[in-house]
Amino acid sequence: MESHEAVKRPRVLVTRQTPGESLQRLREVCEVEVWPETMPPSREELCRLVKGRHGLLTMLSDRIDGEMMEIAGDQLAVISNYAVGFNNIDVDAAKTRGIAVGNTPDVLTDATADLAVALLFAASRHVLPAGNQVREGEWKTWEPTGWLGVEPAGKTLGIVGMGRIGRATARRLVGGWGMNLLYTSRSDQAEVEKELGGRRVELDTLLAESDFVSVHVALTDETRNLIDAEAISKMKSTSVLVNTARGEIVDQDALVEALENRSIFGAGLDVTTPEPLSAEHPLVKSAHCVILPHIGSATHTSRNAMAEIAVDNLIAGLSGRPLRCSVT
Ligand SMILES: NC(=O)c1ccc[n+]([C@@H]2O[C@H](COP(=O)([O-])OP(=O)(O)OC[C@H]3O[C@@H](n4cnc5c(N)ncnc54)[C@H](O)[C@@H]3O)[C@@H](O)[C@H]2O)c1
Ligand SMILES: O=C(O)[C@H](O)CO
Repeated sequence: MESHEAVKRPRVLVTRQTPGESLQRLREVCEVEVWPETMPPSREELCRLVKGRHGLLTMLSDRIDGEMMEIAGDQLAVISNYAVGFNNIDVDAAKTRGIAVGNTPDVLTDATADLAVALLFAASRHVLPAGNQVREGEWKTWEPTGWLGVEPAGKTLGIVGMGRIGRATARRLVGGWGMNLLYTSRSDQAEVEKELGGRRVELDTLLAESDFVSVHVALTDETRNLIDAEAISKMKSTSVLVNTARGEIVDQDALVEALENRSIFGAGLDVTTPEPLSAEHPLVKSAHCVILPHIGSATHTSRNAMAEIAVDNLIAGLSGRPLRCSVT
């Protein structure tokens, strides 16, 4: 039986075309099949495609659970996710089978933090509905009471999950707009506090005291629905919620209700449940919510760099070496 030891021309599946030239490096050492469609393979198609592969280069939309690993076979040595988040992969199941799992941290931190800030401003200043008024020919006059928004300067920013992107977002808003910082974290972040000031607090305190709340925790069983109805009810009526992490962290029904009742001012989301969210969904229809199609890392620089790391991870895993960025 073929097992994890290095084979001459390993068989690799790449579940979507990635930008840049990095797949060329993979082709030099592997037999590579790239899923050619824009839409991801269905579960059924993926089950068929993974069979007999030594390595998988996967997207966040591919659910790679124990069953999928079983179907792939004992030779599967490495799963390289083209994302920093890896909630789509059952990491415990991979560990049990001795399969290495990699992700693409750091290189997308600035792009994603930039987008969190963009969403914060878009939701605070009605950027999309006001812009649509112009596009639709409905702009009648300058109005003293039209499109009134809220301002971040000197207000309190609450970062839920002070990891890489949380810190980069805080850096922009504390440094640029003089915001005061509160954050949640599983441990004190002395370095962050030295750089940016700020205070680690319980989530309830953060929600009650922040004017802008930006979510940056990884999606885990612990953080699923972290921002639920009770959490949202603690937020100020003038506050803005931003989520660039994962849709499942925020209870969307509760958010719809809060926006309809005007119990918070607005929301900016780069991630939803499901993705894509139907155009009929009340959050998409809400004038108080800005939704983007999960584009946090979508810059040439970030996506190219992610591809390089994903390929490095895959090649390392196939030859039994430690991954450049490992989550196992
Ligand atoms: N919108 C996008 O395109 C996009 C781009 C990149 C990352 N992301 C998402 O952002 C997430 C964060 O990325 P990162 O690079 O900052 O990761 P990271 O690991 O540096 O940060 C996550 C932080 O969350 C903290 N955390 C986890 N569980 C927690 C809990 N229960 N309470 C408080 N803190 C908790 C971790 O300790 C860590 O500090 C990713 O997991 C991914 O889901 C989205
Ligand atoms: O987790 C990630 O990396 C993002 O969601 C996509 O870049």
